[in-house]
Amino acid sequence: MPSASQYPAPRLDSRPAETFTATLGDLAARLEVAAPAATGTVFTGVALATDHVRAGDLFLGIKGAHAHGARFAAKAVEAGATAVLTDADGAALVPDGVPTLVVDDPRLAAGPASAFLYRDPVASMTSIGITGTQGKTTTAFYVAAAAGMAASGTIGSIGTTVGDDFFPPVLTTPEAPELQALFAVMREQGIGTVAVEASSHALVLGRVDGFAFDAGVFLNLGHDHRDYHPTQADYFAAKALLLTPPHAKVGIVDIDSHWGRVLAEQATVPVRTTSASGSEAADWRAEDVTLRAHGSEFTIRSPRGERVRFSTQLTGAFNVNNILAAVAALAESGRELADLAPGIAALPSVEGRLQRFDFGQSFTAIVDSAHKPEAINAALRAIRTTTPEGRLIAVLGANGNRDVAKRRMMGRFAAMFADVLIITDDNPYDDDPAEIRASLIDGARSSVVEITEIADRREAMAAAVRLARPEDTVVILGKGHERYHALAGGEIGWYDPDVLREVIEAL
Ligand SMILES: CC(=O)N[C@H]1[C@@H](OP(=O)(O)OP(=O)(O)OC[C@H]2O[C@@H](n3ccc(=O)[nH]c3=O)[C@H](O)[C@@H]2O)O[C@H](CO)[C@@H](O)[C@@H]1O[C@H](C)C(=O)N[C@@H](C)C(=O)N[C@H](CCC(=O)O)C(=O)O
Ligand SMILES: Nc1ncnc2c1ncn2[C@@H]1O[C@H](COP(=O)(O)OP(=O)(O)OP(=O)(O)O)[C@@H](O)[C@H]1O
Repeated sequence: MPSASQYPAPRLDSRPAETFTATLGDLAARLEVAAPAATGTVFTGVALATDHVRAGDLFLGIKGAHAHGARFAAKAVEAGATAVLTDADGAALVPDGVPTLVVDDPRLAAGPASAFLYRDPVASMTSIGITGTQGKTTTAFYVAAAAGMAASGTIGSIGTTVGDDFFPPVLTTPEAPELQALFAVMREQGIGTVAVEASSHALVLGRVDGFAFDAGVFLNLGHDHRDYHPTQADYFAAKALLLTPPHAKVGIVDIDSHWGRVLAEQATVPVRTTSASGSEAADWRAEDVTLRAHGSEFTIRSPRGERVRFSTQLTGAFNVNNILAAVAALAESGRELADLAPGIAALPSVEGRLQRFDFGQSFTAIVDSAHKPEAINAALRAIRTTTPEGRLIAVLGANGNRDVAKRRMMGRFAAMFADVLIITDDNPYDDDPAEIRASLIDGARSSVVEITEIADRREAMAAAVRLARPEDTVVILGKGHERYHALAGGEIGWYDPDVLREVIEAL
C-alpha cells in the first residue's frame, strides 16, 4: 500500500506561471510614498526572507523581533533581488547602489506591494477569511466543499489546496508575498472561491493586508492560543481585526459564545450573525439538529426565511456551527443557499480532524489534531456524546518547548472523557519527555481513569489497538495532519494514520 506519509509533490509552482512586472516608481505611486531615485527598476516577485528570494524579486527589509531584515539585503541581492523596500533605519543597512524604496512601515506595505505586483488576484474570486481559536481549518474545507472542491482553494494549517493540487504548510497564514502569489496561482487555475485561515498573528502582522475578503468569519475565542497575546482582551482585539475595514466587506459572527456576542456589537463592518443553539437574535440559524456518530443533519434558516436541509459526515456539534458560518459567508457573498448543501454533504472528512480510518479493524479508529486543552475537550466530548457505547481509549502526548502550563490541563480534559488513557511522546523536541508525560499524568489523576505510560509513540498506539474491543473507540490525539515527530536528536518522518494502519495490520 503506498505510504500516505509523503505530501503529494505539487504539480504547480507556488508562484504564478505568468511573469508579472512592476517598477519601483509605479509601486511608490500605489503606496503613495516619495518616488525613489531608481524609479525604473523592475521587479517580478516579492520576498521577505532571503531563503525565498528568486531572481528579479523585490526584497522586503522588515524589522523583526530578532533582527532588521534589511541587514540581509546584500544576501538577498546575491540571491537575485533587484531592489529593496524598507524603512529609514533599514535603508542605512542596504549596500550602496541597491535601488531602495523607503516607506514608514514595510510590514504594512508587504500586502499592498504584493497585491499590486500580481494585479490584485483575489479580486477575481470569492474570498472568505476565517478566524477563531477552533474550527478554522474545518470551516475552510466546508467553504471549499460547498462551493465545489475542484474550483476552490484553501489556505491554512494543513497547507494550501488549489483544486486537486497541494502545497505543504509553512505557517497557518502565509506571509503576504506568499499569500498573494498563491492567490495569483489560484487565479491562473480558474479557482472561483478561496477560504483563508486568518490566524491572530497574521492579522496583527499584516499578512492579510492589501485586499478585502468578501466575508470575514469569526467562529469563537478560547484560551488555547494565548502565547503570543498577553491578555484575553489583546487576543480578542487581534481576532477582531478581521472584522475591521478594510479587511472584510461583511462579517459573519457566531453568537453562540460570549466573545461572538461582544464582537457582533463592536465590529465596524456590516455584520450577519449565526447561531446553532436557537438564538432568535441570529440572522442565520441551524434548526432541528440531529447529531449522529457519523455526522449530523439540520435545517439552515436564512435571514430571508428560506429553509434548506443540510447534512454532514463529520462528527461533532461544533461542525453545525462551522457549516452555518461557511454557508452564511458564501450566501452573503452571492451564492444560492440551496446550491451549497450537496457539497457539504459530500465532504468525507478533513485531514486529521476527528478523521476515522477503516483498516479492516473491528473497533472505531480516529486521528485528531487536538493538542491544546480546549481542543482535546471539544474532540473527546464530541466522540463521547455521539458514541456512548464502548470504551474510549485515548493516546495523548504534549509538545516540548512550549505550553508548559497547559500540560496538566490537557491530561485533565482527556481524563474527563477517556476510559483508558495511554500517555506517550508527541514532539518533545529537547524538553525532558519523562517530565512532559509526568505533567500529563498529574493532570489526568484528578479523574478516575486507567492510565498507562508508554514513551514510544508507536508502542503506545500498538497498545491502544491491542486493548480495543469491537464496541470501543481508539483516538490518537495531537498530530492529525502533521508529517513529523520531533525528538531531541532531530525530526523524523511520521504520519499517525500510517503508523495506526501498521499497528492494526500487525494485530
Ligand atoms: C512571532 C512571529 O510571527 N514571527 C514572525 C516574524 O519573525 P521575527 O520577527 O522573529 O523575524 P526576525 O528573525 O527578527 O527576522 C527579521 C526579518 O529578517 C528576515 N531574515 C532573517 C534571517 C535571514 O537569514 N534572512 C532573512 O531574510 C526574516 O524573514 C524577517 O523578515 O517575521 C517573520 C517574517 O517576517 C515570520 O516568518 C515569523 O513567523 C515565525 C516563522 C512563526 O513561527 N510564526 C508563528 C508563531 C505564527 O505566525 N503562527 C501563526 C499561527 C498561530 C496559532 O495558530 O496559534 C501562523 O499563522 O502560522
Ligand atoms: N467551532 C468549533 N468550536 C469548538 N471546537 C471546535 C470547533 N470546530 C472544531 N473544533 C475542535 O477543534 C479541533 C481543531 O479543529 P480545526 O483544525 O478546524 O481548528 P483550527 O482553528 O484550524 O485549529 P488549528 O489552528 O490548531 O489547526 C477539532 O478537531 C475539533 O475538536
